[in-house]
Amino acid sequence: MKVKVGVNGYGTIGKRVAYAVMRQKDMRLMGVTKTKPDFEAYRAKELGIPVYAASEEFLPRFEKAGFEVAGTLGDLLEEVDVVIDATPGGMGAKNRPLYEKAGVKAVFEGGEKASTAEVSFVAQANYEKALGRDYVRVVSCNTTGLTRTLNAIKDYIDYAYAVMIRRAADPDDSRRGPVNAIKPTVEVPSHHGPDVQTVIPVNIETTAFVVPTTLMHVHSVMVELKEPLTREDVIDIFEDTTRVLLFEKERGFESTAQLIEFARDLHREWNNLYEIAVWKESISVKGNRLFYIQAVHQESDVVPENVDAIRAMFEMAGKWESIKKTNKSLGILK
Ligand SMILES: NC(=O)C1=CN([C@@H]2O[C@H](COP(=O)(O)OP(=O)(O)OC[C@H]3O[C@@H](n4cnc5c(N)ncnc54)[C@H](O)[C@@H]3O)[C@@H](O)[C@H]2O)C=CC1
Ligand SMILES: O=C(OP(=O)(O)O)[C@H](O)COP(=O)(O)O
Repeated sequence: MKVKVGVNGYGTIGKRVAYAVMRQKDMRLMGVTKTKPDFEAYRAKELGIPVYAASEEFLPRFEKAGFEVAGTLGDLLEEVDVVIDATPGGMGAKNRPLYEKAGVKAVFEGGEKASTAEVSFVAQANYEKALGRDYVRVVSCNTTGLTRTLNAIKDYIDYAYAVMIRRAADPDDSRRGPVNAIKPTVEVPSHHGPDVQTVIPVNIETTAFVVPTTLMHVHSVMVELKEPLTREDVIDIFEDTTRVLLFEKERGFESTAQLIEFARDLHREWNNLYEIAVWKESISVKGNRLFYIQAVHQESDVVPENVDAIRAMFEMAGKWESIKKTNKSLGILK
């Protein structure tokens, strides 16, 4: 049986998840929604993806452009078992009643509040919690990145502190620029720490700053350890952790620029770097304090989580079976 999937909101995250769904043998992409007939709508059509208007109010835009849609969101919901809601943050909560009415399961994204879904999800941390659920939220890109590495060492954590250096906008986003400032999130903690706690029970505080870059986010993490760990232990643990890769400055990975170039060299679609990139040299232990620095490719790290969330919701595979399938299909290195 193939699970029938629709994507509502075909933007940065939606189009990458649609691509990932098309690569799964146990899933079928039934269509995506668009609000207007822009180049992304035409490209989707070229790829053979049925394009639906996000609601009836948008139909005149398509009619005016002579772009034939397959119907509206309501029609797409009749075709699918599950919808990926990758609409702008906050809209998913408003859409949930539509999905309930249609009897369709839904995966929400990190721009939604935890209360929008039954479970907040990072596959390697809490896959089992999503088994059989109807509404699951894949947490934000930063929260996913923090959760992946902290979950690997969670038994050793007394308290974690992380400073999030957030990219100002995605590369295709000209609405938020030009930017030339550092913008702190003055509410402390930033949403990331409490959000990590919706997935794993760790003590954590976070602060966050937006900086003028589009490539990636960077996190500086400090952990007070309750059990001793050496630097070598941490390296071994991260080397054994799926969707986390170690990169060395010594090999030329001096900044996020080279990490993105690495993804380009792999010929990854949209230079996606699904894995969290930890700088090996940054891992250090001083007494009971562990430090490390990692980078998060905001446009893609949550993509495999969406695929695994679907498998969990339909109980199609156990945790490691799903993670392995997803990793293989997307060329995730480990
Ligand atoms: N871009 C990022 O770095 C990440 C974003 N997220 C989350 O993913 C979600 C989507 O974010 P992005 O993909 O970045 O946004 P985006 O702005 O790139 O894409 C959203 C898409 O939804 C469409 N849309 C607008 N109104 C709509 C409506 N009424 N019905 C259907 N579609 C509509 C937009 O035209 C656009 O194509 C948000 O919850 C965000 O917080 C999560 C991880 C990373
Ligand atoms: O949604 C996201 O970015 P955006 O809301 O700045 O477009 C990314 O997931 C980063 O969000 P976060 O910094 O809230 O984890």
